[in-house]
Amino acid sequence: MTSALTIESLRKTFGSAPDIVHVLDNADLELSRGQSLALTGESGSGKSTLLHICAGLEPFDSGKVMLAGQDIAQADDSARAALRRTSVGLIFQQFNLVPSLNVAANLAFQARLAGRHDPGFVAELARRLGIAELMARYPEQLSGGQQQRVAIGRCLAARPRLVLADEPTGNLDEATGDAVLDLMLELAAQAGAALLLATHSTRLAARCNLRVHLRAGKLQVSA
Ligand SMILES: Nc1ncnc2c1ncn2[C@@H]1O[C@H](COP(=O)(O)OP(=O)(O)OP(=O)(O)O)[C@@H](O)[C@H]1O
Repeated sequence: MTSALTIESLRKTFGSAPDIVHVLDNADLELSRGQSLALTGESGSGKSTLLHICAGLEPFDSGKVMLAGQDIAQADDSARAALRRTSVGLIFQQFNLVPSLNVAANLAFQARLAGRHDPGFVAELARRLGIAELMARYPEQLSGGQQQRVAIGRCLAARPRLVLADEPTGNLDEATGDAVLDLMLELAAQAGAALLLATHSTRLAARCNLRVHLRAGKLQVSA
């Protein structure tokens, strides 16, 4: 299987002695295209930090991170930006919708940047996410859960090879969250994309192909 993400001996610390925090300590991970992986760990264990590193948004101390076959430490700022634009989809806890654009334009935003905008696909995504009626609204006119679904739609519309999602259904009720995760898993599988999902929910984690737990800086495969 083709690797979507490879992490080798990754180390990341915050602060300096004597208050140094070892967030990642020789962490290893391999995620292939078409696989979904749930990342669990206590609050403050480093899940968001790991996702930010994988997205090329956060520097790390040592080790190797390969994204879509490219070593992100070797990539300059513009190469990292190009990777984020075309190969990686981010769904973060802050939804980062563009406030001056309506839902339709927000949904198309990432796909246009990636050169993969398909209005029919966006309409289908909006329907499946239950936001088709909201296309003319602006982000400030949406609830938290509606904003979250727009952020998910915006990411999936661009058909990235790797989706990095931080608690992507955290603002949704259980039934909506399950439906949205099913959609993410289905689309990722169809597109041969990989999905890395940080979550506190063992129920959501159980729906992924693989599970790893982050504890004391190490990634441990769990059942
Ligand atoms: N910029 C920073 N400077 C110093 N420490 C930081 C910084 N960012 C994160 N940390 C620390 O790194 C650790 C990991 O934080 P991170 O946000 O990655 O955890 P998390 O597992 O995503 O937590 P949660 O589940 O609560 O979202 C925490 O102890 C946090 O306080």
